[in-house]
Amino acid sequence: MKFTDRIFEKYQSTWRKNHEHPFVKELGAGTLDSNKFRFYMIQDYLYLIDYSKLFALGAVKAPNLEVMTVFANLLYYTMNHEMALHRKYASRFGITEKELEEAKPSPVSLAYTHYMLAVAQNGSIAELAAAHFACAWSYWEIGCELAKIPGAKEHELYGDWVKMYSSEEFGQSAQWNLDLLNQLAEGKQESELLRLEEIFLNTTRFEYMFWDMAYHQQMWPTDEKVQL
Ligand SMILES: Cc1ncc(CO)c(N)n1
Repeated sequence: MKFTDRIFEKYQSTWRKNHEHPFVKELGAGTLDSNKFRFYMIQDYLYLIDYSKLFALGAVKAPNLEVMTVFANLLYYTMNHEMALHRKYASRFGITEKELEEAKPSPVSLAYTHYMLAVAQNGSIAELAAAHFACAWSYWEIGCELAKIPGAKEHELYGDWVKMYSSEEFGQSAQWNLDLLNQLAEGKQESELLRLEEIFLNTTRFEYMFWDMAYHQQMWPTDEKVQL
């Protein structure tokens, strides 16, 4: 059994919670408050900067050129294609690239990216792959699910988001993530597989918290409500 089949079976209900979050539902229906989306887009840009660093670390830790190439491709794709979507949205919202890059992460963004990067720094290459798998695959599934909703891809504001995450190119990058994790998990002892499962579960939970953070535009509870 492939490692990814095993984790999907085991954590199905936590996994599906992401698809059911009101942010995702309203994004698909086109009814999402644009301020929530704007908040999300800024935080997600910051998230993707750290996510790219994870791929860079993957290239450093790669056991061979084949795996190194996959990480280099993921790094390239994220920085040049996925983040271009955010830059385009930012300009629609009147936010400059500099403002976007210099925005401050919310507590949940910070916790999520720091968790991923700590796993990437301290863990094995398989643990690193387990840390980014949920992110990529979850967006791919959500993108495809939303793309089936009539009119979702044509929505004036959210259409580009739906098109990006249901696109063939994004699907290919998600597939690289999945194949890589299965390849790196192969032949591992049960104790190591359980550690990979735990990382998958934690990042799946963080994905939910990220939607929730954006939906409630949650910054530090001790600060005044200021937003870029
Ligand atoms: C929080 C988050 N997870 C996953 C992705 C997909 O790359 C993204 N853009 N943002």
